[in-house]
Amino acid sequence: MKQSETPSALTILFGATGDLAKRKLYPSLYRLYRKGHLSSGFAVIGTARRPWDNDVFREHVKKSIMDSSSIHDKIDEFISHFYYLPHDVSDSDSYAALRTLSNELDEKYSLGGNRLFYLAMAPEFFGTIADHLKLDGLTDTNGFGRLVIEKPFGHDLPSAQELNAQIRRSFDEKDIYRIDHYLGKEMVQNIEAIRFANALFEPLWNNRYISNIQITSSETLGVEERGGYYETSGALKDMVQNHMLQMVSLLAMEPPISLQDDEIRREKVRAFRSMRPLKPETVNDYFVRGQYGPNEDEQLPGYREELNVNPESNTETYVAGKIMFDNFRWAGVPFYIRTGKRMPLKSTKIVVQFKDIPMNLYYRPDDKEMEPNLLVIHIQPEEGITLHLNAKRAGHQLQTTPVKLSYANSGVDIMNTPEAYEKLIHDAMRGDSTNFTHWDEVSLSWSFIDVISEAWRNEKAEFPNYPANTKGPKASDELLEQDGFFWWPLNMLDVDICN
Ligand SMILES: NC(=O)C1=CN([C@@H]2O[C@H](COP(=O)(O)OP(=O)(O)OC[C@H]3O[C@@H](n4cnc5c(N)ncnc54)[C@H](OP(=O)(O)O)[C@@H]3O)[C@@H](O)[C@H]2O)C=CC1
Ligand SMILES: O=C1O[C@H](COP(=O)(O)O)[C@@H](O)[C@H](O)[C@H]1O
Repeated sequence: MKQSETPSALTILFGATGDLAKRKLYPSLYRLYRKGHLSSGFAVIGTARRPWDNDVFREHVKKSIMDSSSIHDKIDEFISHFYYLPHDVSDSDSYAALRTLSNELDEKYSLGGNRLFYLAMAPEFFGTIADHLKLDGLTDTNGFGRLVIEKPFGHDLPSAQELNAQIRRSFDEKDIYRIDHYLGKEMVQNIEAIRFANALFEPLWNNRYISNIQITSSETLGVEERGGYYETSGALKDMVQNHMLQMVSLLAMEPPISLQDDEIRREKVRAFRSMRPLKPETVNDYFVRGQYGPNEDEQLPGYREELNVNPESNTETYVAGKIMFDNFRWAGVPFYIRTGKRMPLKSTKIVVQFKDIPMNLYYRPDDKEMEPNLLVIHIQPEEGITLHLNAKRAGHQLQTTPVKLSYANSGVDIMNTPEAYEKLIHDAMRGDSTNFTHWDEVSLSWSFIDVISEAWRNEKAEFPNYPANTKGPKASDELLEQDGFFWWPLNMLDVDICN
């Protein structure tokens, strides 16, 4: 199948009236349609409890697209493929109506029985829906039946195992597409290309040449109206268990023998397996946490004042950690991660810091030490790569000056860069599961995280410990200082955009 060719399919979207569908899924489907990446044989059934009809639903889809983009060509043609069925997922009777409508649309659009079941709903419904899809014959067609599920996949290892067992009653692992939207981001997908398509990097990608790797994902927003969910999650489960560990595994894995999904997955799983497990008594040596307090100057509330948050909440909104790999490639190289809400900057970056050269022949005019070489991967909002080098200072024989070699997606490229969800939906339709998380990765990442969350649950934190709109708790800096490193300031690392 060509890269952009997508088989005809029916998408059945559970949670069609929800926030994710409105903000991400409809605009992504529309972009795929406009780019010609959706087969003309496509139809979408949206379901939720609200008593909408096709017209109300189509207007809702249209509005979500109008709100997200200024380009609206063929929008009426696009929304004519959308159908709505009021449906309570816990009511067994309403699956029959869903099956009837699915079969009708299958015939009307010649969809060949291909079905994508997209669960954009709270995870407690996943098991029930998966059971019904099978028992009520919705998966019983001649085409493919794929289940796309949103995070969170459980809240610890036992709950993830239970959820997995539930959905595996109805779907094979190969038909389960667990979304981690960071894996749909252009520059996260670029990690493999940077490593495996450049003679320059792979020979240096080990503990002989790299001193440490830093991954930061900072957000300016607070918890917004998601306090209820966030109270049960915190930054550790919301960001570290999935997005941050996924980026770590892509950076740490061995080269796969091909870019086939199974081969990449095998190497990622091996990377997860070689992460040094923590013990309850060592957790605080490796991981630190924070919670934002109010910032009166900027009139920003503290986390404990947010909607649906316990005024004495012990939930962390910031995590920094050090991950060690006990394998030949990475022994001794810390992978530092940090993520937090209400930081001064919205930014996700990876900094690969190389070791110093063995002997210094040059000096800097200000007597500062020469800076180490850095490879910076800009994930968002800018997308690009910067290599920080030292070059001779013009006119000075022995002096160096830091220089940057930057590649940034230009304005046109950025406009054409597919949204993470757009790519992932397209992949799921084409049956490419490379950028989805396999069960083994999910279970290994929960095993790692559970020790930390258990230790933190048993120990009350001194919260709040950073004011909103500041760079996080002091303990985060100390985590690196004790190893002789520091967090590279994100604003110093900006990519130079060249058009
Ligand atoms: N929003 C986001 O940015 C992100 C969300 N996610 C995940 O996506 C999933 C959906 O999130 P989000 O869209 O924000 O959630 P919302 O609460 O906005 O939407 C939930 C949806 O489920 C429907 N629903 C609830 N109960 C039932 C029921 N018994 N039967 C049928 N439909 C029901 C609701 O519709 P109605 O009330 O009409 O029944 C609504 O359409 C969650 O797993 C979340 O963790 C993941 C990443 C980001
Ligand atoms: O999954 C999540 O991710 C977002 C951050 O995503 P980004 O693409 O904007 O970096 C985070 O805000 C949210 O809490 C979390 O659930």
